[in-house]
Amino acid sequence: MASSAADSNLRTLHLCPSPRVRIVGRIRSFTERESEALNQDSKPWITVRHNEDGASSDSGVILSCTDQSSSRKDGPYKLDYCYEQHQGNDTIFSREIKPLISDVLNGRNASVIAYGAKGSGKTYTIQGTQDKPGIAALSMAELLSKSQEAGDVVSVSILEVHQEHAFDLLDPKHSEVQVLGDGRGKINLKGLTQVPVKSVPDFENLYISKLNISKPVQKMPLEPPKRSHKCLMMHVSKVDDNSNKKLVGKMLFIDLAGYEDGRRSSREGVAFQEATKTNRSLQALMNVVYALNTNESHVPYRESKLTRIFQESLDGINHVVMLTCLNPHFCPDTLHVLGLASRSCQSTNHLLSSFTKSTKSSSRQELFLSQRKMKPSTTPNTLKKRAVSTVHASTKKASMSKGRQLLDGAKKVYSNQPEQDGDYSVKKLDFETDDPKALALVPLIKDSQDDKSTFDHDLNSVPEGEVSSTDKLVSDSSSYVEPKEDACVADHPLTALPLELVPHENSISGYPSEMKFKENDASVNNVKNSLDVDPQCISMNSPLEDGKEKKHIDTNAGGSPTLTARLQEMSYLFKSFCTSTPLSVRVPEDSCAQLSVQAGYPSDLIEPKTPTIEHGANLGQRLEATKFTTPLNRLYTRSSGMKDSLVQEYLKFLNTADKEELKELKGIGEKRATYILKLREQSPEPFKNLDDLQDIGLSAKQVKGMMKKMAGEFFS
Ligand SMILES: Nc1ncnc2c1ncn2[C@@H]1O[C@H](COP(=O)(O)OP(=O)(O)OP(=O)(O)O)[C@@H](O)[C@H]1O
Repeated sequence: MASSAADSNLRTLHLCPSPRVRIVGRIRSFTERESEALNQDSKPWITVRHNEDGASSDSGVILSCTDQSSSRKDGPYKLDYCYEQHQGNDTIFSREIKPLISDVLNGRNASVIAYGAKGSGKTYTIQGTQDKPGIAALSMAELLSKSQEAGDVVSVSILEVHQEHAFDLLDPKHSEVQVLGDGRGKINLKGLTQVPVKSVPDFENLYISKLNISKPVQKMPLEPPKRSHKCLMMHVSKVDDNSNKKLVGKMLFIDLAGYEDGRRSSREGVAFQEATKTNRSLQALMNVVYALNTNESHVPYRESKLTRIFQESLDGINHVVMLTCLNPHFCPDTLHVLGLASRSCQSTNHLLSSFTKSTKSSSRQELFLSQRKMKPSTTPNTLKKRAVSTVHASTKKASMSKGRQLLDGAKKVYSNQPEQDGDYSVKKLDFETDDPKALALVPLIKDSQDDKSTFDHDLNSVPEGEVSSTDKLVSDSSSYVEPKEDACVADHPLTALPLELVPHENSISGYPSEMKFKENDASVNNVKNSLDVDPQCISMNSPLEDGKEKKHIDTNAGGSPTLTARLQEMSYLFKSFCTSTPLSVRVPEDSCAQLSVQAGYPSDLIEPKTPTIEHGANLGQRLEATKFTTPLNRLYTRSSGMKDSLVQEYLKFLNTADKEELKELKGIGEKRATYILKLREQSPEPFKNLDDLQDIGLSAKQVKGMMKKMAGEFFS
């Protein structure tokens, strides 16, 4: 049975292209002590079957494990290749690493990650010994010889990641390295030392001595050794014509902490915490590898510091080799590691035959579920949660990125800054209205259908000369679709896009009954087509009008409203949604009606309808149409829209608010506010999603807490 499965797997491996992260095994040799203890009849517990082509490293191998003492059999496990006990570091180097070096010299990154159970030979493979150099030293020799010919400079950094903190091992103080992202995926390891290297002995002195320094000083004889990940980075820099250094490529060697099942090691206290964090980061890394190999749209780099640090090198464009180190004798942790490696390796093959996202998701779940099968039922719930949430995260991320596209497109409309390319120079609009609901609604306009509907606000009633055409804007705004002539505003509060709102001074206290658009020291050219508002479309007739709930909208002098003000706006929206107030908001007939607040609208404007599915509609259209058919679906859809709006408001605030405003937010003090401003200097919009808040040192938990608190304010 096993053999026929293995045969079919071999065939599959044959047919399918290599995954992006190459996953190879390495069974280490026995140590002298192990050899002495071995019975002469003992057979290796792992057997490797190459395919019919023999030892070609491209065609995949099948591994099976048999524990002789218990006759337990495990496998088959599929890997891209497996190096056996007789094959040394030099063979691994020449087959796996050497071919990557020319690409590193041409500006690409390559990473070699040694992963395995404790004592499986990771350090031996990367670091080697005095007599038998490891793959790092062999690579350095090759890099030096090639780069010196070309006049390139090679330097190294050594980093240790321990319990989600990164330390610079080339700095005598081993100071902590800050991991900063610029919001566009570029990672900056602030303060990391780089030491130029000219020869292999130089390198060995540096590398080995520093790693030895980092070896833990055991305070108590029985204290378990420190578990950390160590990374050697080789930077190859080119000296350009102007003698400026320019980074060409990076080669990383990551010696991961050994995987160890926490329950078996029965650690307590600090050691338990260390083990948990270490295993979590290993798990995060495997999630990244899996996501890369399954071509998932979302790669969870932010699950741990480890994956965050190496995000740029693991991004799928660069080379990544995962060396799965295997103990030569029975070891349950090795089985676990092998299972993970095999699943990540197979995932590409498995998913190539099935293009649907749902299959990917279920495969992802399978990865964890299968791991759970190996473990007793005490597997922590967090693991389950993560398996599920990661699946959701990918879909959610996809929808968020769509939203972001819209924002990016809309940014051109709302930006205070003249466009670099000089196409348009739109500044803030003033609104004058007597109704707080209008104030709340107008700035929150979004094409909630992503790609179908257009928000074609009719500005015909705006005094002439105050607003002119925005045809150019619309065409330049890639994420905006062509405006339709008859379309009206879709002010759906739950899927709204924030817009700079500057209520006119008089409007705050008096709420004049007429709503006007007014230029605020600026041309509002280009706005018309994309932001045409028909006063008839926004004729206000709400209970708020009679003063029951009039509230002052908090704005800072002449600037955008503070977050508190924006939250108030959203609170209005939410309340108006809950009270089913007729808003007389017209929407495009075809699409917006589905998304708009239906309860209580005059029938000629928005008629609650069950969406009709046109004959010949494709699956996507059908699913889209059925999304709104039940009240519960509607509730969920709209609530999630509300959540997204809140998140977008919050991010916009971080991207635009001044220092003092920022400091009003919980969790942001002087230091963080300064840093946010600094990030904004590097990138105009550093916060594109909530994950980006980790760049300012806020953990996912803290961010979640902050968002919860803000959402809670709606009900307080
Ligand atoms: N290919 C090999 N040939 C001979 N000895 C080896 C080989 N690989 C590893 N060893 C020996 O096995 C022992 C464990 O190896 P090593 O320290 O590299 O494991 P490790 O996976 O890095 O362990 P840890 O997870 O604890 O850091 C060492 O004594 C090492 O010298």
